[in-house]
Amino acid sequence: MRTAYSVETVRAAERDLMARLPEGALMQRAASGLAAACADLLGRVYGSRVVLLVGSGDNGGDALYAGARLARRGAGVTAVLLSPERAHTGGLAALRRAGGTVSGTGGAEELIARADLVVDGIVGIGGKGGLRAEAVPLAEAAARARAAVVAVDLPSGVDADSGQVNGAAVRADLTVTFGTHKPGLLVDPAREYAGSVRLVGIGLELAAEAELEALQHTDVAALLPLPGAESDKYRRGVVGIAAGSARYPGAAVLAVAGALRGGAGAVRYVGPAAEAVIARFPETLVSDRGPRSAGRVQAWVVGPGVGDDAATVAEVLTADVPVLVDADGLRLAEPAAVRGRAAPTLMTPHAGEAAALLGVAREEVEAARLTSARELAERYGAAVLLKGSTTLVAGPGGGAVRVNATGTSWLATAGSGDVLSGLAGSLLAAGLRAVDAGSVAAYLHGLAGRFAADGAPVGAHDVAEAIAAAWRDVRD
Ligand SMILES: NC(=O)C1=CN([C@@H]2O[C@H](COP(=O)(O)OP(=O)(O)OC[C@H]3O[C@@H](n4cnc5c(N)ncnc54)[C@H](O)[C@@H]3O)[C@@H](O)[C@H]2O)[C@@H](O)CC1
Ligand SMILES: [K+]
Repeated sequence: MRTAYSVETVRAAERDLMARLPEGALMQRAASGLAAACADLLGRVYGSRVVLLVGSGDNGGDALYAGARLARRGAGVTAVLLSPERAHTGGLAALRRAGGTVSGTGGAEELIARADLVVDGIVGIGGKGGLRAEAVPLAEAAARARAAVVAVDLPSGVDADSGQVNGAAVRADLTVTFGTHKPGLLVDPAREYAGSVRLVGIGLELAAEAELEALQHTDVAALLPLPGAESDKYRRGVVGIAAGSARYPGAAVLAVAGALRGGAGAVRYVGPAAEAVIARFPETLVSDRGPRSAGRVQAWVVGPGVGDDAATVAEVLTADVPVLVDADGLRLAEPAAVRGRAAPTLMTPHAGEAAALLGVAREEVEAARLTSARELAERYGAAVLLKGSTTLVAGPGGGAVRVNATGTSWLATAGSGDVLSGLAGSLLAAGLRAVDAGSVAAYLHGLAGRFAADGAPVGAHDVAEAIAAAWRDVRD
């Protein structure tokens, strides 16, 4: 599991550790890891041109010490000081001793244009707000230049805790982060600015709960429901799908397509699209008598393509088994009916649907995805899966939010959400907790999207078909 901790937790762990170590030891660990990453990226250090963008805090100190290490290996290193009188004294002295040079911001853009590597040490976890005005032209010059850009700890200008980006920020090819990932490195929009992320251990002991957790292959493999020798279809769980309408039969077919690949032993479909569902998936149990009379299920999925059928949504919400609410269901569900449920609820909005539920503009949700997911989970007393390039899953009782990074922009295709709902509902029926069902489904779905797309456009049914390959890949 990859985890990310808040700045407050990182600071506390750093204080504990610093009290036990000689002065400056931690910064040397950071600088050594940073210099190694820069050297890897450069390939040949000797003779390369390196520009350090140095702010007024310890983030700049890391850059200066790493620059000194590169200068000792024969790189031509120039430090551009944004606040010359406040630059890290020890770091500056080390750089000078190693033969590095120092420049003000005048002329920095030309230096950047000629550089092989730009190291962004403007600001790290001590940053407040977006980049200050004097740093903006440097960030822009770095973005234009052919140089590789390495961010120290975080791309300067992004918010470490929330992943929000206010105004301009540095766009890095690689971020070298210390001690632990920071939430902003895993959540969009900030994640996009970080490039690939390399974690350098500096010995921090993080006792507190993580802000974010990102499942990896082994975590997902451990959560997948596997049939045992005693399993029959009922023990493996039956998932009920209340989806589709005369107008949108396809949503029903796609939700069933996802559900069939999610580990439940059987899929029961309830609604007006039974003919279309059976034609495509003859193994589905179908009923047109409404959710309550359809027979026992261990979890429901309600909403995809139901149009204005509020009665079905209300009926499903009274069930005493886990319910996944998606798409039209999110609009039609009475908030009080969701909050009043005793069994778990999993809501799966995209940013637009989440915005409607929160009563804010879509852009607000996109800019503050982590806060939005948490807020919705709290308001509804439900697990909330907020879809997007970095899908988030927040639990109703707070705690670490799951973040999924397997997604691909090819998944932004009609019907892809219906497949995800069916898949997650199937995992709920197989007995996974709501947060696990949501995050495992997002993981498999993202991977399936990658496999299906392989660099070309895909339809949602292709994604459903690739879920089995994703499942096998995870178990390998
Ligand atoms: N504390 C530690 O033990 C360690 C810290 N390390 C580094 O130290 C960093 C934190 O250092 P600091 O606490 O000094 O904080 P930073 O260096 O992140 O930033 C604080 C400084 O930047 C200025 N600043 C704040 N917001 C700004 C903005 N938007 N634009 C421009 N300047 C801004 C502040 O006036 C302050 O001088 C970490 O991100 C990491 O890079 C590493 O050396 C590892 C060890
Ligand atoms: K930085």
